[in-house]
Amino acid sequence: MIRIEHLHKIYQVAKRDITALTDINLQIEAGEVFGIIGRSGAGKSTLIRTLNLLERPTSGSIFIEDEDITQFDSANLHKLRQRVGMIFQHFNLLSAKTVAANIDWPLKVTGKYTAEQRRQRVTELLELVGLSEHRDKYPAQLSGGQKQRVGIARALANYPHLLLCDEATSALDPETTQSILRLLLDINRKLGLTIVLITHEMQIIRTICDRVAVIDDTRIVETGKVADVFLHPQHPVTQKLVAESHTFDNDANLQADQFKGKLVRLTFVGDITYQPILTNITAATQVLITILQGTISRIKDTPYGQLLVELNGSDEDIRQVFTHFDQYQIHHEVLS
Ligand SMILES: Nc1ncnc2c1ncn2[C@@H]1O[C@H](COP(=O)(O)OP(=O)(O)OP(=O)(O)O)[C@@H](O)[C@H]1O
Repeated sequence: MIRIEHLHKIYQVAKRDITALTDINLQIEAGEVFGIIGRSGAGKSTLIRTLNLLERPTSGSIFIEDEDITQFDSANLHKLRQRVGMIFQHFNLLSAKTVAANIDWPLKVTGKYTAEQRRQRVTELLELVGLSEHRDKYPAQLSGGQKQRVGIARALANYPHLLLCDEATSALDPETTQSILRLLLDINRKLGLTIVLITHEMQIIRTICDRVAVIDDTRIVETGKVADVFLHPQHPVTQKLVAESHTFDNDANLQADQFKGKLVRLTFVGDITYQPILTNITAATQVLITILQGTISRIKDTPYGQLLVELNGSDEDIRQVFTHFDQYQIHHEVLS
């Protein structure tokens, strides 16, 4: 769907060069929800804005459905903007227009539809985003979540193949964020729409993305399936972003010398999460397993668990426990 090759972006401000993107290479598949995460100033906004040429790259190529958009003239650019919808952190709605008129606007601009066709499409979109009762209100009369729903409906008006989300939930409270993320996921599944989003929060990546790229200091430092990146982060920046997103205190708060046994971090993914594996292993080996910290949650639809446990038993029995972990495909890391 999207192939980004050797993309660079340098801004020039008062004859000074500011590098925003360095040699970005990414491939995003049709129908996936792809997240780009990084700290402030890493280059996220610049990167997502190059995908519809709101920002022109300095060099490199961006292929969308096999066409290099960086070579587009203004007629092609106009068509590109219809194929690629975008939603924004601060919604960017037209305050003097009603909800229906905001959604109608991109349809009107194409000049392709009759008034009746546009009216029907707006009704359909209002239904999709759950705002049918609010069609005649003005943006100022809506909550933040409702405003973003209008933004989503407007972005979908021209049947885009790709939806870009620029920190789309960072102005919203946690509950509204969840409802907008559910809506995006629903749209991704119902319409088969490819979604690319940028965020600084790992929670958002974990909730809706299939794959993720981590950007730091203008470069992509890690890319992979969300479960792999989240559960086994490789780059120090990724490790920090993941650690910050955990709801429990960090392992550092536990002193290894407080415990007589072996401290082991367990990571498991899939159906095994809800099975009594530790009970079975204790029964089979006589090793006492104490849970010291842990999370059982989901990465998108996949259950996973991360536990910090203490193992008490003979060396031979503990070796057997590790064999069981291997058999159950439980990743284990001995901390002491
Ligand atoms: N229009 C611009 N002119 C000059 N420099 C810019 C411009 N936009 C961004 N930059 C610079 O490019 C770099 C990357 O900025 P960018 O906004 O892409 O990062 P970001 O990861 O989206 O940050 P944030 O999360 O704070 O929005 C920063 O050094 C920023 O100061």
